[in-house]
Amino acid sequence: MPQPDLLVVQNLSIAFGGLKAVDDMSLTIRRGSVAGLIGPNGAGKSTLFNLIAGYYQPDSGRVMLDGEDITGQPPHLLFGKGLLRTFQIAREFSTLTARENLMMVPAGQSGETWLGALLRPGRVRREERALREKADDILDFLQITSIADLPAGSLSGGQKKLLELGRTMMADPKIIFLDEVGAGVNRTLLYTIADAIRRLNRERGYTFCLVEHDMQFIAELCDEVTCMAQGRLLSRGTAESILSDEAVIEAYLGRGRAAKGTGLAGTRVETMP
Ligand SMILES: Nc1ncnc2c1ncn2[C@@H]1O[C@H](COP(=O)(O)OP(=O)(O)OP(=O)(O)O)[C@@H](O)[C@H]1O
Repeated sequence: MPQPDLLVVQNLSIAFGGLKAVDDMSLTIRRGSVAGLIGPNGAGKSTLFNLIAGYYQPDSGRVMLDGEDITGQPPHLLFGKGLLRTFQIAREFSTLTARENLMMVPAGQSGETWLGALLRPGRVRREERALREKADDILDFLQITSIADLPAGSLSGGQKKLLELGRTMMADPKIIFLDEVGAGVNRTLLYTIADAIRRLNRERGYTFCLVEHDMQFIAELCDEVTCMAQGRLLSRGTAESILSDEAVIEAYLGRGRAAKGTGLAGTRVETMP
């Protein structure tokens, strides 16, 4: 059955000084899919994420979410519309427990902000029990119930990543952008994170867009992969086709490597800009 596009990016561009970090980039993400965004270091992936998620204003182009033009809308508005980008847990939250970190996330898609919640402590108290149940359900889903009462600052890198994913779940997202969730994480934890993403996608219908240098992670999870290079679209297709695409391999590894049969599948590739 055809799935309607959830996110449509049309001809997005931004320049920093003379550098076109994102240059006429278009992208579509189908509802219920796990999309991958790859490209060598400095290709413009994070900048594209920042443009989509409202952290940067584009010089030109537009972004549509569920048919609505959301171009340049600030992150808190997009958060309310279910478009989320994970970030590392802020230092000021590191003394709070994992459960409290989840409960601090403002309610999704209601327009409520964390500041509003802080200004209405009575309402927060009334909602606290429901929030706690939701947080516990998420800890259970991610199989990290054992860390519920530990301060976030004491968690391992991988546990923090799962908690970050949990924080996005608290907001009932439509689409989650994950920037290098696998960076600095060992293989075992990477599988746990991949499993959580797969189950969230299949069991709860979440749509994901992943920026990742770990090609095994990309190959295992992604329905469709887009490769950027020098701010532009280089290639798009299934993970299998993209990871063996000559132009993609050369963008990562340099000229001549594709001809020698060096594929990207199963590798972690990072290049210097
Ligand atoms: N705020 C900024 N000011 C100036 N230049 C920037 C800024 N953000 C990104 N750039 C430049 O834009 C280009 C694209 O950077 P970006 O971080 O988007 O690449 P990336 O594909 O995410 O790379 P990586 O895989 O290394 O994270 C780079 O040349 C970078 O130096």
